[in-house]
Amino acid sequence: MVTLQLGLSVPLIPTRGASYSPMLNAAQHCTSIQLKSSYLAPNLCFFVSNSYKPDQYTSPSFFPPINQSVAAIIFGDGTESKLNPLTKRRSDGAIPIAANYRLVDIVISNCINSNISKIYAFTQFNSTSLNSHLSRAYSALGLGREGFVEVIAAYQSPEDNKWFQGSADAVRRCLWVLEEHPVTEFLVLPGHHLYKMNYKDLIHAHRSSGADITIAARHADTVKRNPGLGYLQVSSNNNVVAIREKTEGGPKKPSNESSSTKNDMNKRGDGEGYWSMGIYVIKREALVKLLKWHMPDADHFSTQVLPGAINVGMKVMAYKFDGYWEDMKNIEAFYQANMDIRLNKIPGFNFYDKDAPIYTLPRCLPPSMISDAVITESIIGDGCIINNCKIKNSVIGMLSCIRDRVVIEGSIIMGADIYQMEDVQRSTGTTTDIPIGIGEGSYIKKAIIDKNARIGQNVRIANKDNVQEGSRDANGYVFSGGIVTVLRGAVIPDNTVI
Ligand SMILES: Nc1ncnc2c1ncn2[C@@H]1O[C@H](COP(=O)(O)OP(=O)(O)O[C@H]2O[C@H](CO)[C@@H](O)[C@H](O)[C@H]2O)[C@@H](O)[C@H]1O
Repeated sequence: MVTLQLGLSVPLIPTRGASYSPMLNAAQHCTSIQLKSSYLAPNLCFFVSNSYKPDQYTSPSFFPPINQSVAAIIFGDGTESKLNPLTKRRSDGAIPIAANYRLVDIVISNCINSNISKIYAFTQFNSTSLNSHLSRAYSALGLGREGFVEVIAAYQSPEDNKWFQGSADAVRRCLWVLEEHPVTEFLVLPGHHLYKMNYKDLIHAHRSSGADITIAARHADTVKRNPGLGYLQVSSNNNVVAIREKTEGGPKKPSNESSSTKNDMNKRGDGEGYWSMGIYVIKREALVKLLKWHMPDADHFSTQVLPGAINVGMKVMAYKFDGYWEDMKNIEAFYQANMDIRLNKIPGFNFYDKDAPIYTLPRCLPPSMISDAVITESIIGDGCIINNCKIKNSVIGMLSCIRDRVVIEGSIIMGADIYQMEDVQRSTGTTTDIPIGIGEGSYIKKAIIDKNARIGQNVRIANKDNVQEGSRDANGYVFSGGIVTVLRGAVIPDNTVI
């Protein structure tokens, strides 16, 4: 019996010219599906051209062409992660999202889709998983003759025997690497944001205005107030006249924050307020001058180098962006982004866009196998084994194993690194006998189950006491904003109630 009413869409991209090897790997998107003994076809591996479709950029500001003249600098992660406990063992960019991907795939795909194929990824904290994903997914051969994703892992040397002290320190100490290619601009990007942007528009605006630095920004009215964001004061001709960032060691808030900063500025006639997206393009000479001559001791771009550029008289402009953008400011934002992706209803952003596909590591997994399950409004990653169960409003990551009589609602199951095809013998009765996946008869609601977790039989995870914040690390889970996150590799014994 197969009853289908689903929006299952897989992007079809013709092969043209040079090809990228990273895999287009859209998860199966199910509006409603009931399957008995069926397979979902695995995501096919499509190869796409780097000769991006013809566009409007024929003006002089696009000579030399963007793929030769712009290199991206992606920041993998610094010390502070807002996504703990998902970042206990990995950096933000390596967090699984939308069943088949890692967060960093989004920004790298934006680069590839904008014809930017020289990509430097700076990594430092908890970087093992990110380094491994980047080097396996985006091999140099796949990005055309001159393209690459080069991982620049933090290092110590006889001259510099400290770790990178911040984003600016990292770039300064690696200028010798960045200067190997004679690009005219660097595009600086955080590696964990969820958005789709054609960076050509940003670069076009930057070149047209003759700016030294152009910062992508959102109007203050369009983003919920967030003290973690940098505040830009922007004049009517888009000049950034002041930047107020978090101060080192202090709170992450604009220095003159009041209940309505924007209104205060308007009263003073100083221009309008925008939030910085932490995404900016900077002229190569400006970057070198700022880091080597003007601020040789600055460690951070956000609090020191960008405000300092205005102080030394450089032209800093704002590029207004009003598309979907989520900077993953906390676990709730991450959870909500997954829920929105699941519905495939984010305006201007989805994983099924043939003109701007999302790439990831080609894993060659078998199709997901589903027996007698009822699945609604959910996405299912590759290689899952889903038995007689009910799944509603959820994201089920790669290689998930969901056993009989399980009910999952509004949850993110991140999946596993390995299959445990046969249930481990449970004769000894110790908790370590619990296999990876979700055990028979368990119920999971509004939770994030990190990779390789072992949920026993008849477990109930539904935040019964409505705890908002709290760490139960020793027991393998944490509450954040009322969402239960079960830690990577945690073992939750049979009959546990959370
Ligand atoms: N040595 C290192 N190696 C690798 N990565 C490193 C690193 N040091 C720092 N990073 C990473 O670089 C990125 C940028 O760091 P920033 O300190 O500028 O800040 P943040 O992301 O808080 O805010 C920024 O982004 C928000 C939007 O989210 C803006 O509003 C704000 O103005 C802007 O400063 C972060 O992802 C950080 O983890």
